[in-house]
Amino acid sequence: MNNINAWINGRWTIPALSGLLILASFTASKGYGAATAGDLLMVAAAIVAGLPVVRNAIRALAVRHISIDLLVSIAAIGALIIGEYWEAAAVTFLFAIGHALESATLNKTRAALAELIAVAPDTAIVMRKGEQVEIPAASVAMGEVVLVKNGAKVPVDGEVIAGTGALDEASITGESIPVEKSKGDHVFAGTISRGGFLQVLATGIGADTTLARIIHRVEDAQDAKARTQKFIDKFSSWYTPAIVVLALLAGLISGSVVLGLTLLVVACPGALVISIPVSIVAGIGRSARDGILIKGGEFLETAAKIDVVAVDKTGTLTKGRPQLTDVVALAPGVEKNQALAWAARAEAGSEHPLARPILEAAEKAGIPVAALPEHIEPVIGKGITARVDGKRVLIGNLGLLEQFGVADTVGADRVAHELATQGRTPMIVAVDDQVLGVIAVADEIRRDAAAMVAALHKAGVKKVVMLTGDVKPVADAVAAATGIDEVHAGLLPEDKLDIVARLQRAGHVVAMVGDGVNDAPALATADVGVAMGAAGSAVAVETADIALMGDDLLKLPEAISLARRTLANIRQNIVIALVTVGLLLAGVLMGGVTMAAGMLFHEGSVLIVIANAMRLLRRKTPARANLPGPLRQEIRR
Ligand SMILES: Nc1ncnc2c1ncn2[C@@H]1O[C@H](COP(=O)(O)OP(=O)(O)OP(=O)(O)O)[C@@H](O)[C@H]1O
Ligand SMILES: [Zn+2]
Repeated sequence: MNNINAWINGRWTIPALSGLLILASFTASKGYGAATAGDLLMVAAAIVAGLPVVRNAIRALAVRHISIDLLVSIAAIGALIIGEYWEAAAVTFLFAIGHALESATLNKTRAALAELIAVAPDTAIVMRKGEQVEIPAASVAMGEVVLVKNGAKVPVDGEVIAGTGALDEASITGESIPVEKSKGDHVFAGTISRGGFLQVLATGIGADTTLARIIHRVEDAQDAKARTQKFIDKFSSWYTPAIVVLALLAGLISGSVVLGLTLLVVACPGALVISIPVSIVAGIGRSARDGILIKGGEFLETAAKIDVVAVDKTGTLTKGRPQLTDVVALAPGVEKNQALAWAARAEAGSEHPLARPILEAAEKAGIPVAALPEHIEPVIGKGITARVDGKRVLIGNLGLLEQFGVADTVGADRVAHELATQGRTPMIVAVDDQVLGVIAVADEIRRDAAAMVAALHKAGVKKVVMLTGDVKPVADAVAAATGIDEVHAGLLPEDKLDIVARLQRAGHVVAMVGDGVNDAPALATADVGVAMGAAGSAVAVETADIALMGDDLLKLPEAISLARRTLANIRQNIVIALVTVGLLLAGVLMGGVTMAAGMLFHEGSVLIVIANAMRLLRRKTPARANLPGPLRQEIRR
């Protein structure tokens, strides 16, 4: 019974019913003197298939929108009035079939979304009163402990509190090589255990998981109308009336109503109207499956035009885990460990990535850094100032010393410069008005950084620019190792913004890749703001124009290539649509194309456009496949 109901409401009901009536009409006409019965059946076929079209046309008119359905309605009703029953039935029948096929194939371009929803977990095993209970994934509470066994899906976002295991995170990052997880690591709902056993503390449930946010974004993208889409809307608002006038004129001049009605049918811009949305939906769906989240059609189009990519250094080109390399004591009578101790006690209150290696080194040297400084203040882009044991401690670059009027009497500037030319980031330590020494750290360059720059160039990006707050020699060393085209060093956050704005004024479409608060203004100014390793950050997923879920730098060139292919796909679709309409119009005016044939070709062009867009869904070999084997392994880790 349910099946019958589904069929009655299904997309194939109307075409099937109308088709049967047409067949019956043909059989009836063969009988003697049954011509009227045949005609009646044909009219019935036209009405069955035509009523929904007329209803849609009227609905659209009510909101002052002239739709394709209106053209088809006028043509079919006109054909009925002049007694061309077969033409009326054929046009509406073919239109109905076309629509059924359209919605069936369109559903395929939405398959990416369906696939994402399919990875959503159904059940969870939680510990309740010391016992394992299986419950629906949706009823896990925040703070509950979930067990993830081999082969099971992780039901929530959370933190591993015990056990070890490997998770396939492909549904989030697009990378299917399992990632090892142990105590303290974050895990995501929708990822799959490939071994081991994990106890996970639920920190994100239901709609508050990374997977839910990805699904939400892709859904939004499907509704969003891109700029070119608005152009099409504007286009049809004058195109449709123009066609009605043309058909009227042609009918009046030739004296043939059929000719006028046929013109209406073949001029339907059906393929044109869907040419943009299908490609965008396919492109965004494809990229979501690869762990690339694009905010909407508009950003897909902008991404296709990117010709300058600006990147931040720490954490993007480098691993973002600097290690201490040098401690140079400069003031007379000061030991290395004393300089390190003052620095560590000041940095104990800092969140900056440069603070961690100093604290770790102090701990290793047996320097106690238990207490927080009495007071600490970051000086953005320069360093920090802190109060320790009643003394003012400065740690940072030369600009910091200048700002606080501390004279460099011990040659710290020269030492800092020397360290910097070796690719190490120097930080000068001063207590009260005395410079004690210089501490340096070095960060390892990511193995895939050079490959990313090369792949960006290959994807058509003219210039890759580094924007960093670090000193010039360090920046130059990283640039030389990665093939960066242009270096801007020693920047404050507002300088980063200025450079992005300057590049835009010079006519470039700029993408900015960054992390951290420092980069936020530049990210917002850039045409496309890109967040890396966004899976763990709800804010990044919500705010970035392009969020790369994993930590794979090569996803950026991949995203740009995909955007370019999508834009090319849209252009092909528009050409297919316009050429079909042009040829059919010529065919009708020169004679030979009937109303039914016109509709057949019209629907054919719609299906070709959809099929073309679906090519985007096919998986392209990722840029990574071109790398030598060992490097490929390295990146996957
Ligand atoms: N907590 C700190 N301790 C010591 N020095 C610091 C600290 N914070 C900033 N500095 C100094 O200020 C400079 C710029 O720091 P900033 O955080 O602005 O870098 P950034 O712009 O994020 O650089 P990158 O592009 O490498 O990420 C650093 O290179 C360092 O010399
Ligand atoms: Zn930074």
